[in-house]
Amino acid sequence: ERIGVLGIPFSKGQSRVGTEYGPEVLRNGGIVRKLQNLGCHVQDHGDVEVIQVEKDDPEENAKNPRTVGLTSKLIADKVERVLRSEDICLGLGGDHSVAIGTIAGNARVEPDLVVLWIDAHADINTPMTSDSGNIHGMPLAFLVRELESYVTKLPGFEWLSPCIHAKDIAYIGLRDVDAGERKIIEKFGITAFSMQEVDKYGINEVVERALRAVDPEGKRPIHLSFDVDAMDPTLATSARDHAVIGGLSLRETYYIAEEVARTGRLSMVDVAEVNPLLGDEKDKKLTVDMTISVIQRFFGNRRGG
Ligand SMILES: N[C@](CCCC[B-](O)(O)O)(CCN1CCC(O)CC1)C(=O)O
Ligand SMILES: [Mn+2]
Ligand SMILES: [Mn+2]
Ligand SMILES: [Mn+2]
Repeated sequence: ERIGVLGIPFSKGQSRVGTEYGPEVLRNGGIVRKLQNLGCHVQDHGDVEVIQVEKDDPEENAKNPRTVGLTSKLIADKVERVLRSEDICLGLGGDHSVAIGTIAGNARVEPDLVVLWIDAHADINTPMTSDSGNIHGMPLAFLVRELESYVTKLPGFEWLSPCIHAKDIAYIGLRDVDAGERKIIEKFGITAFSMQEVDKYGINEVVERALRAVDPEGKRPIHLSFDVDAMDPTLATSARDHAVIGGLSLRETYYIAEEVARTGRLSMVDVAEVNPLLGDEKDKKLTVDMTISVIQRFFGNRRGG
């Protein structure tokens, strides 16, 4: 497999600083070499250029809309270019608003893709339903065709057309879903496995049901968007910003990665919300090592060898 690594040093989808250092700490943690040691052909495509728009006032309660929207366009353009020359793109975030651009870019190359969203949160608030105005809690709302009439066209987002259907999404790991998001998930029948279902059915059954729900014939390309806060906070301490206890264990997260890798249909993996400024040095090292060990399993490192 040819892997294209893309750094997306972005933090304006939320109000804390730190996620802009995500790509740096993951690279310093040796991610490129570790994937090469798995026998992968890995090409580092550098970082997406981040745009900072001055006087970027909130619009419809969404914060930094122009900065997020214009950067998302650059992300989409870069992801599209990477996927024209590599088999898989590994996007290193950056807060989870980066998924607006990564999914839009991937969908240009793989229009039939499905999305697996591994996260404590549903990230599908519209600007109207969001209580924080942070766009990292809204990315899917900008991408889902059925939500187009509910989502105001924010300044900076003129370039973006929704490119996935609600039925093409499956969540795993939910445990902090807002009321407005719950309504959207129910109204549009989005496949969602919360931590309760993980406990009820076990991770193996959940992964199988999620894949079957979005792609019963097992032939569509997969965009996997991984928010490190899906993992239990004792593991991904640097995702403390929205740390929600009772998350996925390391083994459950490994299992998801191994099973998705086994499909052979992985098109892109986003790794979002690594914030090395939250927590101390030990927290940072733990989160980086943990996250890299999960990424390795998306690319062929299997516990059984
Ligand atoms: N749904 C939240 C969190 C989004 C997290 C984004 B991520 O990419 O990390 O998944 C939650 C908003 N709100 C925070 C305060 C609580 O009292 C109620 C929920 C929001 O801000 O929209
Ligand atoms: Mn989250
Ligand atoms: Mn998220
Ligand atoms: Mn977060």
